[in-house]
Amino acid sequence: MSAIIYLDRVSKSFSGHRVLTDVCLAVEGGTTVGIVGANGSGKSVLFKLVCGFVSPDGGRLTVRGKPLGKDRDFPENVGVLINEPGFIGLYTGLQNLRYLAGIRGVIGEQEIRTAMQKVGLDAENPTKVEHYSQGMKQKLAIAQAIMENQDILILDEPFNALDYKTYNDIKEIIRILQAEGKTIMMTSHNFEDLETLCDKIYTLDEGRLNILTK
Ligand SMILES: Nc1ncnc2c1ncn2[C@@H]1O[C@H](COP(=O)(O)OP(=O)(O)OP(=O)(O)O)[C@@H](O)[C@H]1O
Repeated sequence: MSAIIYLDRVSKSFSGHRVLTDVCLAVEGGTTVGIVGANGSGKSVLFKLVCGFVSPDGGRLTVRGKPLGKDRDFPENVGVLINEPGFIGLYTGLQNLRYLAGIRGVIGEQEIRTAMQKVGLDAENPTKVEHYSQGMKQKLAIAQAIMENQDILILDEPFNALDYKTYNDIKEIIRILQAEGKTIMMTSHNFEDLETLCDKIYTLDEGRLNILTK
């Protein structure tokens, strides 16, 4: 099995409401996989399963060959953008990333600054995050997701609510991450984004995942 992320008949329900049914997926290392689906179809739940934020009810889920489930909390080395991280408004971007980096303590100042540079944010900018634009916040969220140089990236709606310029900037950042060999799972409500960036696209419909193209 060469898949870096592997789901075999994974199911998930909340309070008896089935969200995912027998989901099978094999994501090869270094590829980008896109998921499309209506609002509430379970895209975020699927991503949270892969990140270990929620546990599957049934089936088998492995990341780099290691099973995730009740006994194992978080897979190692996975960068995550799911919803907007809870940044501290009164801190600058740099201060926020320092704070978040301190939680795991695996990177230092240089890696934080490199991540900010990659997304086009000035580490010396004294602006507090409460005064950041939506695009700056999204870039900071991506910097947070990539700063530990994780080789798997989970990007839930990375293009949400962006102006055209920032949208293109973030597209370019994703292309650079792809060129670096990252394995990426992403969603977007704009199918064109996925078409241009993804090696494979899947649809989530009534809890079932099906391959769409390529
Ligand atoms: N922790 C939870 N407890 C109960 N229900 C949940 C929980 N998380 C998700 N759900 C439900 O699971 C379903 C799928 O939600 P999810 O957030 O994965 O949808 P989505 O496809 O990401 O939607 P969107 O495109 O709107 O972001 C929804 O009905 C949601 O209410």
